[in-house]
Amino acid sequence: MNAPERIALRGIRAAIIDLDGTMLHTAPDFHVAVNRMRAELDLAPLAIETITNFVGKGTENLMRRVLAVDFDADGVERHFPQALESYQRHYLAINGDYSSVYPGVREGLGELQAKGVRLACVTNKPIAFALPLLEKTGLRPYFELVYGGDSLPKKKPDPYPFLKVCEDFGVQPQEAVAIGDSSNDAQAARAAGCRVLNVPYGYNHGKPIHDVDSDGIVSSLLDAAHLISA
Ligand SMILES: O=C(O)COP(=O)(O)O
Ligand SMILES: [Mg+2]
Repeated sequence: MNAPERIALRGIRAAIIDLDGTMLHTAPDFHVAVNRMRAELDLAPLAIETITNFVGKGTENLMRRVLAVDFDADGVERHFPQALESYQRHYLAINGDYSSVYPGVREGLGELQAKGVRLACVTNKPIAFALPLLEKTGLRPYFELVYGGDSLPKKKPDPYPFLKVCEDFGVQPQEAVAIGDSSNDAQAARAAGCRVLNVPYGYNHGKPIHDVDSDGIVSSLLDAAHLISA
């Protein structure tokens, strides 16, 4: 189903915002850390586009995808522990150094706050990567709650993290809107019964965002904030 271009969302009390590809252009960080890990394992560097298409389903999935370029399923599992350890070390060392905040993010978060909408960040990025990055970019103070991909028993596209935010905030799922760059965010939102808006500039697993079932595509978080009201 094609997503409609514009829709006003009323009766919204909470917004659940994705991190990678929605608030921050982190692909260059992934590119550097993955290729430093690959160099340690004597593997050739990968193009940023290849790595970007693997982002969004957490670190373990990313490691398996970048190892599967060179190895069969058994080889992937054999190299997985070393790759994960190396990648985590390199990612933490450069976390945020090559990233940038997308246009309209701070303004959009500010406007949502001013409208009385409560804010949570739900990312599949490990919490140990997500928190320092939110601090470094100055985005942490906007959020009452931050859940990483390893904070809860299940991660997106499972609806559990969004249902947990709704419970924490004491709001009904239909009073919450998720804003994200991928089908992961939209699927989790639909399954939770939340509303969902997609941004078109992030990382949707190499697929067109217009094919994702959502309540609309917004050009920025500021554009989303204009459409949302209590
Ligand atoms: O898989 C990741 O690390 C990125 O996930 P996010 O888009 O949910 O922030
Ligand atoms: Mg994302």
